[in-house]
Amino acid sequence: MLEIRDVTKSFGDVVAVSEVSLRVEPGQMVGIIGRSGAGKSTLLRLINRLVPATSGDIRFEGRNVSSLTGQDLRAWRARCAMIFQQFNLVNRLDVITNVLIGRIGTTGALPVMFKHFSTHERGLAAAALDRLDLLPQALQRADTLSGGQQQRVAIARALIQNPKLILADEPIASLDPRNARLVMEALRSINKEDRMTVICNLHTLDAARAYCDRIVGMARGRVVFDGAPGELTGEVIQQIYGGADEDAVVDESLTSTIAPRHRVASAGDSRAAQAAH
Ligand SMILES: Nc1ncnc2c1ncn2[C@@H]1O[C@H](COP(=O)(O)OP(=O)(O)OP(=O)(O)O)[C@@H](O)[C@H]1O
Repeated sequence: MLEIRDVTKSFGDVVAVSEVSLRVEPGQMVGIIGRSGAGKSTLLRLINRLVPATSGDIRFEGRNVSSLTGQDLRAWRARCAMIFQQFNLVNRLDVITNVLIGRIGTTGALPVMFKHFSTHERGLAAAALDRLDLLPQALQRADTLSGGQQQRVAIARALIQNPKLILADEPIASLDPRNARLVMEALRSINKEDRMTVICNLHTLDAARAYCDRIVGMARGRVVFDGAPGELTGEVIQQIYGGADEDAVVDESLTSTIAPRHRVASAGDSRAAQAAH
């Protein structure tokens, strides 16, 4: 179990995350929603220790990860794999080498730099790609893939880290509806089949509702909602997205740019997102 206890993170005068406490049971799929600046990314970065907490602590399976250093910290980061909005692949490398980069936390940087991977590791990478329907693209350069395919490569890279949890920071924000659906379905099936804990920042209510068992709403660094998708009433949504601006009117259409299960998706790939990348 992941336990976040009274965690605060300040950047100078800005309190990005304020006294947040959450318990996440193994195998949950949690969607974190909130306005821009609500503290969602900072919360994920606190969990895998990309940033240190100002106060409070984070425990995983009873162990305080807030105080880890050196090899223990590197091992923890490998156990909680991050997926980012912009995929973070090495464009000039082929797809399978990008996936094998996920081994860096286990093998260290040298084998990765010199592409010295064992047959076993190549097998793991191929299996991860196959699972994400990307085996035929294994030898293509990463930058020849669509945005959605690149994000699935990033998920394959996360899988071969052998993680205990996956932290996904706006994984579908750059994708068109079809690719967004494929990426969320991939995360959901890993969550269900492997009982992998997935914590996912999402900018659309529909995606959070469609794919997550539990939704955490953040506003101004604090958790203002924590419950099942069905409990997200209009009032709660206003509380999450209304924010500091008293006049803010929450137009759900603005926060629901995809409707994964109900809308006929366009077939185009996310070239625009790739170009921006
Ligand atoms: N490294 C940093 N230095 C200074 N301030 C930061 C830093 N990281 C985040 N912040 C601030 O902390 C607050 C929360 O930011 P955060 O990125 O966590 O929000 P968010 O909910 O993920 O927003 P978005 O959806 O736009 O990514 C913001 O006010 C942001 O400007």
